[in-house]
Amino acid sequence: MLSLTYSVGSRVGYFPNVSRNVLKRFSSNKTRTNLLDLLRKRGLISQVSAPEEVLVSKVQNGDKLKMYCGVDPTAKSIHLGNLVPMMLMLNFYVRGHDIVNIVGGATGAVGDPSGRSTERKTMSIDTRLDNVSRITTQLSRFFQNGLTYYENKYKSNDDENKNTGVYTMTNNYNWWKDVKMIEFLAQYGKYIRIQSMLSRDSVSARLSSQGSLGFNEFTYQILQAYDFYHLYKNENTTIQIGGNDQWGNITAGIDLINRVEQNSSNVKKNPPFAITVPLLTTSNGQKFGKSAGNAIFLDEEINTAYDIYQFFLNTTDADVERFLKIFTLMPINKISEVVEKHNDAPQLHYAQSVLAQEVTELIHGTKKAKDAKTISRVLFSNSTITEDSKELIRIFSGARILKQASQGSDLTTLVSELMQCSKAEAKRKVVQGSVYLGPDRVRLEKNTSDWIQYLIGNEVLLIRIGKQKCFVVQMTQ
Ligand SMILES: Nc1ncnc2c1ncn2[C@@H]1O[C@H](COP(=O)(O)OP(=O)(O)OP(=O)(O)O)[C@@H](O)[C@H]1O
Ligand SMILES: N[C@@H](Cc1ccc(O)cc1)C(=O)O
Repeated sequence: MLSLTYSVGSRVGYFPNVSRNVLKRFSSNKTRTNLLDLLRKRGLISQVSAPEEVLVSKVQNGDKLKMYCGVDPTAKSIHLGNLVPMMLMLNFYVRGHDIVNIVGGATGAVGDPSGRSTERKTMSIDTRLDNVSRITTQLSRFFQNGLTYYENKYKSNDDENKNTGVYTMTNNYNWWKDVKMIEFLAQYGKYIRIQSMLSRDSVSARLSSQGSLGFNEFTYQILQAYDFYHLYKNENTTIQIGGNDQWGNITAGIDLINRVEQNSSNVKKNPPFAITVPLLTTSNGQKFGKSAGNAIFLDEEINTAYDIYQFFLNTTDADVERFLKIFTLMPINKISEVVEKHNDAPQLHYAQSVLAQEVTELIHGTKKAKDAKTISRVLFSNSTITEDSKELIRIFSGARILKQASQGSDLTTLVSELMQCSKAEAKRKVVQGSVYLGPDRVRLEKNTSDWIQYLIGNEVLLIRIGKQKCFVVQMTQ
């Protein structure tokens, strides 16, 4: 098994030998903002388990909290839906709280039935291990970039947040590999109640529908419950975060902790909590994610920084303010200013361009966000192109949208290749005057193979075809 303790930068570590149940306080006694209220206003909180007032008072007291969120290695990459709970964690992290990610090397082998009407297909061990390693890297990078984005853009405005949180990445296989079945059942079995297991939505929904449920998926909630218990007991992790579909699994953990620890004074002082985020859905109400097949992934081998930029640039006016609150760390008062400016001229999509820029920067860093903005300007605006050919080739090939053609071919052939249409159709487009060439967007009405006058740096051709399509083509000799 891979060693799955992943370290990036000074704030990311493996589980240190923390002294058990010592609550650290990182602020003076002054009254702090109720972070939970703020996060609710950002649309990042759906449910908080009782007693919420205890959690609120800890936050307002300035207690340092420690929370975790798990992801199963069911795909090569995490996606924008998974980022919703991670954004909740990032909001805590940048304010100095400690956060933990679990990649489910053990749970991923069993399969979570939550929110699914059918059984999961079995995955090969090699694929699962590869997914574990990729997701480990993606999550660690996300929190590292997220912290940099916050520190560069917003930290100085926020004088309550002077503290540093610790980020920990781990794999639940690390503890499950040593758990022995007989010992586990003897020690914990009596605390796990069958009635509660049967009543969880993930189980009852499957039992009352046609879809069958294997013993593996039925017992999944025990694994996640024990993870929470393990982190609570050994690492002082008192909060578990997840999407709303995880409520049953998370509260299974709270039940287990409360039963096993019923005689401990610590559980009264530091009770375990669940916080869930709303599930991000598409306009037709489907959960945004892998199963629905509409995911945008963080792995650049699947979706580039420019894909993410484009996705957010296409956000509807109805969603843009909500997404600014969920997917960025821009303060709410600044978001209101952006929305106000946007509403003066919605056709300019100002709020969408701010959103696209912010999220791309948060996920992929300043340079890639700047490149994505350049691509968008080159392709969709009529402003002068100041980049030289080398820069255009670098940026467009990085986004995997640089086209190649030979300077020996003619315009009709090029249009037919780019538009994947017949030569007759391409010819029609040319003679109708729907093709524009070069940085000055010169309109052509006849075929040509005389490219030189239109090329940037003798090698890059900008070609616009109709209103929607624009390409950057590297013209080889
Ligand atoms: N659309 C979404 N909105 C909010 N949270 C989400 C969304 N999709 C996934 N999550 C959350 O991300 C975390 C990890 O999810 P998980 O690994 O199960 O991915 P998934 O896309 O839900 O997978 P699958 O589609 O295979 O069920 C969970 O807490 C889950 O609730
Ligand atoms: N069950 C979670 C992943 C997870 C795995 C282990 C945990 O301890 C917590 C969460 C999901 O499928 O999204």
